Amino acid sequence: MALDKNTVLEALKTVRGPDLDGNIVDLGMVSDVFISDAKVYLSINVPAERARELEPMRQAAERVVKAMAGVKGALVSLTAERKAGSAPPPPPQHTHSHGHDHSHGHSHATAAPGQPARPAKAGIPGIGAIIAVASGKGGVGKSTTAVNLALALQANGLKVGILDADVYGPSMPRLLGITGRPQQIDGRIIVPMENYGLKAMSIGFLVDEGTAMIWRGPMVQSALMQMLREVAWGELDVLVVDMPPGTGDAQLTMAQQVPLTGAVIVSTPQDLALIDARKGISMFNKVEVPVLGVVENMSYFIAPDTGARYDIFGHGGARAEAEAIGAPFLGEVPLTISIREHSDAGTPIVVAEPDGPQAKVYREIATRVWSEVGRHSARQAPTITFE
Ligand SMILES: Nc1ncnc2c1ncn2[C@@H]1O[C@H](COP(=O)(O)OP(=O)(O)OP(=O)(O)O)[C@@H](O)[C@H]1O
Repeated sequence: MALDKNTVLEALKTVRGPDLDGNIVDLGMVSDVFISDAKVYLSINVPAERARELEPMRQAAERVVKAMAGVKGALVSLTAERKAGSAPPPPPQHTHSHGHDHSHGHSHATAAPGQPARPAKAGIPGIGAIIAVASGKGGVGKSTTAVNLALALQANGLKVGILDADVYGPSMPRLLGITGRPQQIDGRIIVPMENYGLKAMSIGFLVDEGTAMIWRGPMVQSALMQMLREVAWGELDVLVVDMPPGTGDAQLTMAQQVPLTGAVIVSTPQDLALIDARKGISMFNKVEVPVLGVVENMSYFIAPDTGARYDIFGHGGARAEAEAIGAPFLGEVPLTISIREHSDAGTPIVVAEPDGPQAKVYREIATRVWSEVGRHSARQAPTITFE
């Protein structure tokens, strides 16, 4: 029998629902089935408060799918979808069955009145800090900033990885000039790809370009969690996460699920982009992720022939905006042909022209980002004060 959605659903009918009542397919709990490269991705919708208890059901479903002929791998996750009009649920639980004993469930810490609540999220073993690079809207140069920031952090002496969470439009394969598929250890843990000393993971390495576009929310979350937690990142000082553009529900969930140390917001100087940047900042505020600062991209134009500078977009808006909302201003990146050309060629400017002025700009931004990370980590760490 050919492997397709229907055969998978047929097989899943052998998995009993909660309380041994019916099967998970007929109970309408299986949200969608996505098959790529003989790997099956699906999620089971459960009430948020029962996610932990229903872990054996998730494992059973994964076992059943893995046992099917022609299946190379399966990823089943539990999601708790929000019902219209109800209060937002805790972030969906994603747990593994693979024998590690660390729990990946997330829970919210309840805070005493007047104290900020910090979500208690399980960090990733071996990774010091996780920084999101985000933008309120598309096309402002978020991915370009993310990759050059990652390489600049590395140039500053840190061990760095980059995770392309822009699952709908993955750009890291192109930006880093990486082709081919990553290897898997024991058919499970994925070895990250690498170029310029930077470890990189992107859905673009796993599925063909364009395929990811049709994914539904729960699939995207499963894929993201797999790229985060089932990748042999090794020891990293920092993992830079290139977030999908925008501030919709998908982005919010992602910001909530990934154990972020902080977020860098990329904006262009135009008014509209700044309005969007503000939305980006409030999204991270909502999920209590510190905003490490704002980068103004395409801030001014440097003529390639004369080197003269032109402030074509009324530059400086992001600095003013950052100051107005109390977020650090991290720096301004000029609009330069070379940044675009190097991006297109898969040789980001920080490695292509390490002694050039743009690389210097990115390294300075990286220095500021890192010092903000230090400030926030220090604040989060338990401290003993003597009065
Ligand atoms: N400072 C810059 N100077 C010149 N070109 C730039 C600069 N920053 C980004 N670009 C170019 O602008 C385009 C959009 O950049 P990029 O893909 O990084 O944006 P994005 O915000 O991640 O977009 P998307 O929302 O589509 O993911 C690319 O062609 C990129 O090379």
